[in-house]
Formats: sequence, C-alpha cells, structure tokens
Amino acid sequence: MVHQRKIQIRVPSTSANIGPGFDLSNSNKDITLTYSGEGSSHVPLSIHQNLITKTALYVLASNNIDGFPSPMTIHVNNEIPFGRGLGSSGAAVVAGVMLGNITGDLGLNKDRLLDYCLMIERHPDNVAAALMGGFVASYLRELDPKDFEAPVIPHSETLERETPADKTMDVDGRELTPTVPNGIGHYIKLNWAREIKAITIVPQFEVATATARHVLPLTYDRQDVVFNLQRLAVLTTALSQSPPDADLIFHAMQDKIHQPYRRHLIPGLPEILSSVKPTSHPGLLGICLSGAGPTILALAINNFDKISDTITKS
Ligand SMILES: Nc1ncnc2c1ncn2[C@@H]1O[C@H](COP(=O)(O)OP(=O)(O)O)[C@@H](O)[C@H]1O
Ligand SMILES: N[C@@H](CCOP(=O)(O)O)C(=O)O
Repeated sequence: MVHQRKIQIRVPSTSANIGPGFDLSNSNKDITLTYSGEGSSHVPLSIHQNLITKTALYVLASNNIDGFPSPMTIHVNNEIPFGRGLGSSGAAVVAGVMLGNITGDLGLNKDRLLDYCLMIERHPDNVAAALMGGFVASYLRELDPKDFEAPVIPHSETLERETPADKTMDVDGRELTPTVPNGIGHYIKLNWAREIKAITIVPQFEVATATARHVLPLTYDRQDVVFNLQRLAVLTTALSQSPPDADLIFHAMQDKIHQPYRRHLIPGLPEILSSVKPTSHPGLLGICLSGAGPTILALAINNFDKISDTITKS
C-alpha cells in the first residue's frame, strides 16, 4: 500500500533595507516539479537546478539523506515576482529548507532552519524575515571562510555561483556530506506600529540582486556610514511608536550606502525619492527602495491610493 502525504509550505515576500538598514551581505526519476504563477514560464524544473529543490536536496544531504522520498510531486504556486526586491530568492531558499526538513523528517527548529538558509543566501535580511515573520532585524555571525567554501553548498541567485555536479564528491568518488555551523544568524523581532502600512510599487522590469550588488563600492566614506548608522538607530524604534512621527521617520529612512549607487538601474528613482514627502503627501511616513530594487516601498498611515498613484505616474 502506498502511503500518501500532502504538505503545504507558505513563505511570504520580504522587503529588505527600509532605507538605511542595508546589509551585505540520485536519480529522482519519480520526482515531479511543476509551477504556476510568477516566473513559471522560465524557472528551471530540473530538481538540481531549481533553487527550491536544490536547497531541499542540500538540507537532506547535510543529514546524510540521499535525495527526496519518491514518488513525490512538488507543485509551487509562486506569487512573488522575480528580481524586484521583494525577496523571491530568499523565499525560495526558505521554502527549500522547509521542504528538506519535512521530507527528511528532520525535526529542525526555526533557528536551525535559519542556519541552513544562511549557508545559501548569505545576507540574513530576507530569509530571517520570511522565516520568522514580521519586522525583523538580523546579522550574520562572522565565521571562518572555510565554512562557506564547501563546493556542495548551492548558492542563491544573489551569489551567482553554481556547484558543478562533480564537486559533490571527494577525490575517491565518495559523496561529501556538507556541514552546517550552528547559530550563524542572529535576529530579533521588532515592534511595528499597527497603523503603518506598506505600499509597494513594483516596476515591470527585473534587476537581479547580484547586478544591484555589483554596482556598490567596496569601501565607503566614514561620514556616509555614520549617516546611515545614526538613522538606523532611530528608525527601528520610530517605526514602533504610535502615533508615528512622520518627520522623524522620513528623515530616518534616508540612505547613503546603497540607493545612490543603484539609482541608474531604476529610471526615475532620484526624482521619486526627492519629490514624494510627508509635506507634499499627507499620510506618507517614508519612501525607499525595497531590497535591492527596483520595487519602491512607501510607508504610510493613510491616503494609500493617492501616494501609490503619484509614484506610479512619476
Ligand atoms: N519560487 C522560486 N523558485 C525557483 N527559483 C526562484 C524562485 N524565486 C526566485 N527564484 C530565483 O531567484 C532569482 C531572483 O533572485 P534575486 O535576483 O535575488 O531577486 P529577488 O529580489 O526577487 O530575491 C530568480 O531569477 C530565480 O532564479
Ligand atoms: N540587503 C540586500 C537586500 C536584497 O534584497 P532583495 O529582495 O532585492 O533580494 C541588498 O540590498 O542587496
């Protein structure tokens, strides 16, 4: 008798940075992978190339499990558009780690799942928020670079490196078991004032996160780093307070670390960021790039349609 089990995994989109908060950072013949929704016409359906399934296979391999239980049918209904700054790759990594955890009956808790996510997507902002939910601040513990160099680790699009299949073996042809350090990512859930809503204006073009990272400088002026750190310290608390202080939040959401370098990738960005203000648009609290863009994120307490119409028409 065939034992059938149906599981459903839901992972939300995420908006990273919020202005100054930039961080860097077997033969499965009986496995069927299908897609509907965003990206379904061009996402790879080979389980060794698809980001969700290769992540799940990595989690299984790290626990000495060779592939998915079969037969298995995986259907992904994706609502997060690719390459828009809404954390689609982070969500895919979280979904893959959860898939590996469930199909391997591993019983990993959320903190441990975060370690696996961070081996693949090395900046914690999207994966920590998608996994834990809500308004989440996070950082990556500094580890020995060796921990991340194992060729068996699949990489999310952000890192642009694929694992050649033959590199998953040692010199004697034995499968390498990946190791995953403990406690890589630290996070804290922050309070968020209930009346603050997020408006996202999603352009019809993609900017791959990897591209948006290549345009960033390797070093920054001290005054720009201080500018961001001062604002970030104020912003996390300002967003928790009711009623929200629009002037405080608007200025605390200014950034000098990533948006200025990315503006040429997003036509109209400088004009939008400098013209849409709480004084011209009552109800608005702040405006920034969502993640690496091109989506624009506006925070507001009312007049949502008016604010989004202005940004859409800019
Ligand atoms: N649901 C998904 N299934 C498979 N791959 C995905 C999925 N979501 C995202 N990806 C991969 O991640 C890429 C987008 O990642 P990235 O450039 O970091 O943009 P984003 O800002 O949306 O995270 C897509 O081109 C695709 O290769
Ligand atoms: N801090 C990262 C966030 C990337 O988010 P994404 O949603 O665009 O993948 C960065 O700014 O590069």
